[in-house]
Amino acid sequence: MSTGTFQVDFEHLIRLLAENLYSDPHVAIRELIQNASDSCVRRLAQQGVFQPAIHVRIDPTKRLLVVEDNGTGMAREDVVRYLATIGASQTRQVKFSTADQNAAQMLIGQFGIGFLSTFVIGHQVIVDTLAEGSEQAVLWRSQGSADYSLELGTRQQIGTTVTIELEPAFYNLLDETTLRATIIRYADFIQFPVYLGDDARPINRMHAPWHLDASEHEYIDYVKHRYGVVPLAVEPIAIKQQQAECVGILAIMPLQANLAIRPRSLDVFQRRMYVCQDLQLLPDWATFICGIIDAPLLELVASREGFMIERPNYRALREALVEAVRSFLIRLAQREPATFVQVVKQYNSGIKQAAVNDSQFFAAVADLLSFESDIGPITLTRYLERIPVRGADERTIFYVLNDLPASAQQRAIVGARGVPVLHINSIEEKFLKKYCSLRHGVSFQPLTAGIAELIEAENDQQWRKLEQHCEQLGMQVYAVRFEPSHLTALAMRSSDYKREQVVDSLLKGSGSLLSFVQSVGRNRSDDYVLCVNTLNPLIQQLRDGQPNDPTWATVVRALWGYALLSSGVELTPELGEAVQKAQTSLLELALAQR
Ligand SMILES: Nc1ncnc2c1ncn2[C@@H]1O[C@H](COP(=O)(O)OP(=O)(O)OP(=O)(O)O)[C@@H](O)[C@H]1O
Repeated sequence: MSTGTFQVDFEHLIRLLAENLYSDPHVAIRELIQNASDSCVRRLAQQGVFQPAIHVRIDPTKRLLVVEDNGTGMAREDVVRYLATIGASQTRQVKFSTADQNAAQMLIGQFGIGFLSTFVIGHQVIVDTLAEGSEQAVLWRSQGSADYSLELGTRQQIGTTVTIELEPAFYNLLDETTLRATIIRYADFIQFPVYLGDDARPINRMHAPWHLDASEHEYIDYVKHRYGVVPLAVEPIAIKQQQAECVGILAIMPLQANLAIRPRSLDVFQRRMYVCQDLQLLPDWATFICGIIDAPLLELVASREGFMIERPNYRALREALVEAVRSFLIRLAQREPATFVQVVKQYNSGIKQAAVNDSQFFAAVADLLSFESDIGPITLTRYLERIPVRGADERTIFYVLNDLPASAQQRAIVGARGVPVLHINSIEEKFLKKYCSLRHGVSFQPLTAGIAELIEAENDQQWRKLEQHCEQLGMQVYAVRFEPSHLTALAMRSSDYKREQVVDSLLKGSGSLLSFVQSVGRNRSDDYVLCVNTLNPLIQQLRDGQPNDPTWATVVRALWGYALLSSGVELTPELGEAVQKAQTSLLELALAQR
């Protein structure tokens, strides 16, 4: 037997790690500021009071990027043991061994690999560092190969200076605007001042609004500062449960801004350092909400560009956020109804979808949301107050879906009863379904089907004769009664029309039946029946007329054609021809009588 040792192509491995671990090369800036911040936290913990500061400088002529801190610095053995050992992290050690809970919570580093990212952007990295108690600074130099050099450093003050000789591909970091934006993106909330170049003022805010116990107004200001748009509403959140913890802010942005800010996006920080934009923590239905949070318990992937989403902490936070979003919306609806109405105006479907998905939210807002209708926007409560109650305390909400054409006659019939028709989309139809399932005696019907509830079968026997005469002409005609009386007739698909059912439904006052006119206006069919309105004087004349008179047959046929056309039925060629014949005969008749 023989044993062996892995051989490592170190340089290749480093490049591989550096280039494949990080999707965004700019994270090197984040890692350097994070290391600087961690070393300041450690120094604060060790030494108590001092003025931590982080400086970022560029030297465009020499193509250098420099990050400097006045934290702990590193002694020679620290450089070897931690900086130059991939996977070793003094920060991690301190985090888990210190009695200073404050410091432990502020330390960010843990994996011991972040420094590798400097080799994504630079071909040579130089670290000049002086530790407390060391007499001489140490200078470490590496080109990302297996070898590095150590020599005497030049630093006089405690702390560390990291200098990166940039690769040409990253010369854009020498542009101050890009660099500034990158630093602010990641390190805006880092609690120590970060200075760019010779600026006297730090470029980071150092604190998020939630660190400052900010007022609602200040939260709004912050969101405006971050996204450049004033939010419609904001809600500070603070979740502290066993597995789920976060502080931050939820916001509803105006619709036009929501196009730029991705729906359901959460900018997630951890220990004040920006990690990523998460699109899964907020509930699926909260498409009109975004937010910014700091979530200390989420487990990071090694590149720090995202979280382990299968871990219990992630799931727990997601659940806690459902509750937070729900409370936000309920509070908004209750305390700021005017703002809520604004939000609903802009995110009508989103809010209704949210209500369909979340029963508690639904219960809180169901009576506040309005729907488009013939008479303008109306809430369901107002709608129900307006419409007639049928037997057994039952009421029906009529609607047309996606403005599918309901016939003029159908609209006139509901209009005559003073029943408005809602114009809804498919999400609103689901909302209505939920609404009706929770309210006793309330049902909903598409107008085409529900119209049957407003038609009464005519039981007077004298009308049966008219029906029989029409049958002899090859037409199925039923005598029914409906308002408005000026409407002469209504076409219905014969397979849908069942006299017993009409009668039945009227007797019981039930809304259960009757999909019978459902397809009028949508389907092709040459098999329609004519429902003539017995309240109409012309129809009454017809009843009393002479069926053997050719004029009588012509008028009935024309009536039938008129009813079909105004029902919106798509005519088959045969039907079209028949309708045209009927109209022509009527015209001939009219002209002949002049
Ligand atoms: N500016 C600095 N001042 C003092 N020590 C530093 C500095 N930069 C790096 N170090 C030391 O080098 C170690 C390794 O740094 P590196 O950035 O690779 O990992 P980390 O910050 O510990 O963890 P992570 O990979 O999670 O960022 C640190 O733990 C720290 O001990």
